[in-house]
Amino acid sequence: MLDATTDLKSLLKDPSLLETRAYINGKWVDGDNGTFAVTNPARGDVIAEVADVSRAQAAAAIDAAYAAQKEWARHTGKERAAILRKWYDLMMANSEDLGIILTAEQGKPKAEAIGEIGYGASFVEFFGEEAKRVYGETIPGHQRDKRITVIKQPIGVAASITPWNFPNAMITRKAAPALAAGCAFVARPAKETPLSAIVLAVLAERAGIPAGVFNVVPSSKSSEIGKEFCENPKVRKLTFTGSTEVGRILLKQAADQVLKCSMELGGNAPFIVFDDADLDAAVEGAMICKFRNNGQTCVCANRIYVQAGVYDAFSEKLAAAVKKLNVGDGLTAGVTTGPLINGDAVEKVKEHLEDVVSHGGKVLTGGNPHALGGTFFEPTVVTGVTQDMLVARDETFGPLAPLFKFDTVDEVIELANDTIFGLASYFYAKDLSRVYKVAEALEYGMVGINTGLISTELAPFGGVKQSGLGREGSHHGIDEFMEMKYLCMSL
Ligand SMILES: NC(=O)C1=CN([C@@H]2O[C@H](COP(=O)(O)OP(=O)(O)OC[C@H]3O[C@@H](n4cnc5c(N)ncnc54)[C@H](OP(=O)(O)O)[C@@H]3O)[C@@H](O)[C@H]2O)C=CC1
Ligand SMILES: O=C(O)[C@H](O)CS(=O)(=O)O
Repeated sequence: MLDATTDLKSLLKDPSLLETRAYINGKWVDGDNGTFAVTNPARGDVIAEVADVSRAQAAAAIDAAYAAQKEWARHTGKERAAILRKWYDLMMANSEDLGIILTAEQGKPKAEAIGEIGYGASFVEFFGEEAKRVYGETIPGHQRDKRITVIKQPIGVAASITPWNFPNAMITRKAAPALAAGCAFVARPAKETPLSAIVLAVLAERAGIPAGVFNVVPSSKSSEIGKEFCENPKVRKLTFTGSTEVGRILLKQAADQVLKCSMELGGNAPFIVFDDADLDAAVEGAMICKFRNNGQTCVCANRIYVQAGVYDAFSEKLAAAVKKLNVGDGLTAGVTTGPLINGDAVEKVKEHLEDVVSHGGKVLTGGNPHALGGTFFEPTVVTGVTQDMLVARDETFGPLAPLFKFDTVDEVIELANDTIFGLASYFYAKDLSRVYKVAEALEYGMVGINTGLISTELAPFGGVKQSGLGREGSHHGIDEFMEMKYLCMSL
């Protein structure tokens, strides 16, 4: 248990992993703006004071990345692969300590945090291998004396801004393809969860990633660092994961330089249960899809649509499963559901819940701040939810499962697509023609069919509409950090 009297280092097998300084050009440095506090969301205690980097220091990190990138790109893909493999091996060998650090600053249960370390490491493993497979092409010439060749080259310096909900994996999902491609990288983590980013730099240094290739600039002033990333001409790629609102700000700032951007933004996932679904499987899928990370993921089920014929049966089964969740401190064994990240997150859950109830919805289970107090909230299921309610439009990002009733396939497709977002979607059905019709009609970048968990390094993760630009993961992911060059040779 972590409390005001227990030092986080005392929980680690290797206390040297808990670093609080910034990592710039292979050196550990203090912040020009002093430090900012990192708190444990389960208890509110300050667990670390972290270097608060200035905009000038972020610019220095970009300079270091710019200088180091040329030599890093001269490494062969095979040489980069070997170094990335060492980084992967170190992440896996220290996964329990990295999980404890992650739980301490983000709150998710330790088992889930260690799972995130494995998920984050899988991107390093995968793209390390992809470094050896960046292929070009030759194209038959358009004239007898012409020869056409296409080559791919690293884009240069990549800068990343990432959220607090997956403080390890959201960085490696960007840094791994960037480094594999031959880019250099400057990471600015969320102020709530900088420790997980910094420890990645500790392990990068141990893995032999050269100075300047991977930099971490923690800061309490996200907008200042973001402006440096968008305005500094040495940055050739901005990769962001977070809300659509902030994504819009960054895209506007990036426009002046026509800066290449990848955006993994907000979601509003529909989870649809048809009357021919395996209800027990659908409940299992809804539980992982809705309550993973306490509902704080961009691909969580935000709206659960259940066909009328199975609505009551599914509602009862889901409520029974939700009652079994064990809410508590993520460092306590057996806990399945931790705290929300902060008070604002609690207020958003309450706002959506009160809106449902005030418009006639009914609470099946939960519905209150948890007896543990602080940012703990009871996992909640509500019925009688309709499309005009807040929860149908906005992402709750918390443990609220709203059940909507529908009658026909065409009706639920229209309801599911009635949003500005288009990240993840899910449905449970058996009829093959229905599966094809619904999968093709859903306006989303990703569709889970008879599963509530779709995230893997092997697949292209990303959204359409206002859920983002580009894809992360899969062999497509490395292209986000490459430029294609066309060579036309005259014989
Ligand atoms: N599509 C995806 O893969 C994902 C999407 N999301 C979405 O993000 C939201 C939850 O995450 P949350 O962290 O609250 O999202 P935010 O968009 O508020 O923050 C994301 C990151 O952006 C930083 N930031 C905020 N404002 C600015 C700015 N003006 N300039 C530069 N950087 C800025 C934040 O820094 P700081 O916090 O330090 O202020 C944080 O590091 C949800 O909408 C969720 O759906 C989250 C994860 C994955
Ligand atoms: O930040 C998120 O919500 C992640 O992208 C979700 S996942 O990749 O872990 O599914």
